[in-house]
Amino acid sequence: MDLEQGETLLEVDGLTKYFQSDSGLFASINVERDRFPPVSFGVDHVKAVDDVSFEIEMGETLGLVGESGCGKSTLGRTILRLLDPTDGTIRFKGEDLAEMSGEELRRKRSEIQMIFQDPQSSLDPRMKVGQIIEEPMRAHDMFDDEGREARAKELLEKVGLDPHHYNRYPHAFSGGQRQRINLARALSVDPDFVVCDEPVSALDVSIQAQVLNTMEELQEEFGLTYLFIAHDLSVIRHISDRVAVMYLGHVVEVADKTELFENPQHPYTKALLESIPVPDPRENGARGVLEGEVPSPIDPPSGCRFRTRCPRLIAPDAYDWTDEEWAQTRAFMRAVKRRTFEPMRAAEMEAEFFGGDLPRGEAGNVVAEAIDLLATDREGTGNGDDGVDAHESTAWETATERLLTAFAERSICARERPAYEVESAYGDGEHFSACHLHRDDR
Ligand SMILES: Nc1ncnc2c1ncn2[C@@H]1O[C@H](COP(=O)(O)OP(=O)(O)OP(=O)(O)O)[C@@H](O)[C@H]1O
Repeated sequence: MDLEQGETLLEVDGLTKYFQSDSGLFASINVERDRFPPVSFGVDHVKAVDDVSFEIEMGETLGLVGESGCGKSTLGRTILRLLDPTDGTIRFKGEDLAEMSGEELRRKRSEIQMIFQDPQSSLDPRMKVGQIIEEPMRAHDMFDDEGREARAKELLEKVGLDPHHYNRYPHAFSGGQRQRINLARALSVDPDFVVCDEPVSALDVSIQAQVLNTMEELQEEFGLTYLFIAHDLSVIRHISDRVAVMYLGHVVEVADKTELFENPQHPYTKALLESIPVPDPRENGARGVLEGEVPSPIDPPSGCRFRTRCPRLIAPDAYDWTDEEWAQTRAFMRAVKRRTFEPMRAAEMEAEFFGGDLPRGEAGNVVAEAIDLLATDREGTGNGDDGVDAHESTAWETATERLLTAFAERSICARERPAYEVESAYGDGEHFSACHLHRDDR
């Protein structure tokens, strides 16, 4: 099936990939007396990609960005069916790759290729460059020996290498040149779609732009469509037409490149953009906007997965808040959770976090309980007591638990998974943002 530029080439819907966790077997042993056998072993799952949906148009480059471990590679590999999906569909030119197997899938693989980060290890050092490029053509029975050699040499030239190097071994080439060999190899079977997994991140910055430019030229010449995975926003900005941002197995924002960089809507995207190192030496410390650790993908947060690190967590409507009361409570909750302050007296805590006035009503009672647990002047916490550390540690945990259950867990961010279409400020492309801050814009 031949598609025109701009038609949907790939449509991923509800794509999910769970891995069995190594520790899972022993992590959850369930005992249920009224069942036989009464002991069952629950297996934990790493929810690497969880219910992801997006489309890629013929001829475009969709950049896929996110911190390490958020599931980008797993998503790329699952689309290529190098991994079996746990759930969801992968419609490529209208056919569902998720349903395919055996010979049918093998034949499809000539239309979809992948290039990886490390050109060093993906090229067999014992094979000459010509053989390397010809290998996929041989696997798909394309051309005869002469035809394959001619195509390999032509491709060497197209990717910016000397066709006379056909008989050389990979070690004779630099990192950038090796990635070009990889490109020639991927293109040898005339694919429509190439998944590029961090293809330039192992290269010197000066070489990166040259390889990216070649990839753009090849895209134009061969009508290629790219899914381009990278953690580096400047690379994503260079190559993408549209960008999808991933966090902990979910896609949290998708928009045209300019729209995403100039008008980011998701707090995670904003934090990522703000953490780009600033070249101005006076502007140090721009990093570190993303506080806290990425939670485990085995037991990710409910609702919005970013909520546990989100500076914009929405006030739970179970309480009657003013904006200021919620902002103060949220800041206090984060500080307690991260233990970012030294223990102090109750009145000092009230002054420092709440300007002396606790929130009104039930919310204020919860805050007062937490303050009471942590205050140095509460009953039973005498300075210098033996075991004070252990006691304090329990107090921090109890206070954190109390605040999180009363506030964070009752926020809409914890209760519902967000998905909103928002209006673009740049161009008329679609803009998806998985953040409940848009709930009133609808
Ligand atoms: N084969 C596997 N078995 C178990 N867990 C896995 C497996 N492969 C990946 N994971 C886990 O799935 C999650 C997503 O990993 P993935 O490699 O897709 O992320 P990524 O965004 O590509 O990160 P990076 O840029 O570091 O490669 C991680 O928590 C990872 O540890």
